[in-house]
Amino acid sequence: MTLEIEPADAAVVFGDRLDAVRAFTRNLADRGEELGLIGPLELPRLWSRHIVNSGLVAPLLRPGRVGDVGSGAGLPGLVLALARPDVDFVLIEPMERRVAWLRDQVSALGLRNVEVVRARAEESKLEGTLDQVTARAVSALRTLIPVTAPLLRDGGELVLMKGANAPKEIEAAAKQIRRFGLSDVEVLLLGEGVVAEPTRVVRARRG
Ligand SMILES: C[S@@+](CC[C@H](N)C(=O)[O-])C[C@H]1O[C@@H](n2cnc3c(N)ncnc32)[C@H](O)[C@@H]1O
Repeated sequence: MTLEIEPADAAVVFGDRLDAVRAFTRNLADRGEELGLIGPLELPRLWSRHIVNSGLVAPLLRPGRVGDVGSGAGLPGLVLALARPDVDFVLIEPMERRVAWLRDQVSALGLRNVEVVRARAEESKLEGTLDQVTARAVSALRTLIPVTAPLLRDGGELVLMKGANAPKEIEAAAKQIRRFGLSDVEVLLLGEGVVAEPTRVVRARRG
């Protein structure tokens, strides 16, 4: 399998950060499969499905401290940290092998705005400290909210990447939305008409 040719929309999404994102994409393409970070079928769609798709969230972030829960190979956390050097990121990931990869990339890419915390979010001691929390492909909203919302300071925001099922997930999570005091819950479609794989995010405010 060969790496997908970089799509033209990558330049639209990443602007002057594209070179840095290219370096990470190349590293992930070179070592991701051997390290068990990406499956064998992902290389031909690495840019569209994973890298550009993750980058679509960048404009929603504000300067402050953003946590990415379950970063895995660095999606979306490392991509966003490359795209937004003005934002501080905490990547929260429990798996040793993935944490080693994330730390290695932070060092290899010279990222100064990223801390990697090896923990499950619930045990990360970050409760009430973060301005925004992202997550992608971690779990359904009704189980993701109890894991992510407690990390937010009052007034902080969840920005959770989801598929077409997002409205149904919100319905199924009504109890958790109330219990964790979330308001202004909305689904945003990002990148439609601009990129090959747009993404939906569920955005909600704590308090
Ligand atoms: C399917 S992977 C997705 C990784 C990446 N976000 C992506 O989009 O490719 C889910 C990741 O979430 C992590 N994870 C699962 N439960 C977690 C929790 N409670 N706190 C932090 N990370 C968690 C797993 O270790 C795994 O790396």
